[in-house]
Amino acid sequence: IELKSKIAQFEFENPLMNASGVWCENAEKLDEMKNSSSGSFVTKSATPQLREGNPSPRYVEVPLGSINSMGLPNLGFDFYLNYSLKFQEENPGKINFLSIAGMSMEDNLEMLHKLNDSDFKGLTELNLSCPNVPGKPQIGYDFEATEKILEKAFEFFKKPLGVKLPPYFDFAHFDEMAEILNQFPLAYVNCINSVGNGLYIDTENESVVIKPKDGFGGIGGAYVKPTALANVRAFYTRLNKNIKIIGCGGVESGKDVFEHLLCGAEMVQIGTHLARNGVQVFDKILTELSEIMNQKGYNSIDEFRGKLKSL
Ligand SMILES: O=C(O)c1[nH]c(=O)[nH]c(=O)c1Cl
Repeated sequence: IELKSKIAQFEFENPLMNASGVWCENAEKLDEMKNSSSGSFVTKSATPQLREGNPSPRYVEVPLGSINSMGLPNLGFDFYLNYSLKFQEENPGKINFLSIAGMSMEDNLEMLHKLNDSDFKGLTELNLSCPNVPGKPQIGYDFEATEKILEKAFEFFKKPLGVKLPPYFDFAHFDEMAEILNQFPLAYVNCINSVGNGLYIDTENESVVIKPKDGFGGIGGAYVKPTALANVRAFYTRLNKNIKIIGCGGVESGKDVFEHLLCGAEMVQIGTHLARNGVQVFDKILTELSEIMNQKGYNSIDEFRGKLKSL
């Protein structure tokens, strides 16, 4: 059966990839991702310079998912650009996604200029939704700031660009965000980033479980699947069709992937479940997805993508 997905001029042999931030911070992890059976991979959101990030513990697995306040630890933009250039050189015709999360408009524009002027052939993901840098509100929750950075970016950036969005919870916000995004020739929109500033409590110790921000952190995993599916569906039904949707949130099985695809996702990312179990999750989930498609008599994803029925 056919598991192909397409974004911009690229075709991927299957819709699965990692979520930025998971299994992609350094060369060792990125090598495991590129050698896995995922359809593609994305690098950890980069800042212009290397960042240590927040004090540990800053990522904790909890029964129904994860909580994190990493604080954008990364090896710096040049590392991820060089890794990507080497990857495309060693794997002709293959490309990866490169994520950036500047701490300011200037940082983001600087990194976009470098990418534009480089030989990078892949897709760039502008992360508008990091919830864990103290004092930095998420751009994705500031509609004016979102419009401004996209206006500035598209004045010069000529390569495929996507945005990583936080979850929204109100139809007025879906409508307002979609109206902004539809103004720009985006390759894709990635929904969702972690559900920001949740709190997980260890009742034995009567304490929080992560050190930064008095224990407040982004929530991922099974907890967030209904919100992730809703955001994928909301933007799939509102954005013009050449802006694809990447679905991210709560994926642990082929069934979860099937749900994201029904909502309209073109690619589906795995974060918490990958962090917990490693890159063999891609083999497992591809097998499960294939079984579901066989049982339902689907030969390709296009036969059901986006076809979620209302009652
Ligand atoms: O704390 C982080 O590094 C982080 N953590 C997240 O859950 N989402 C993000 O986009 C980022 Cl940048």
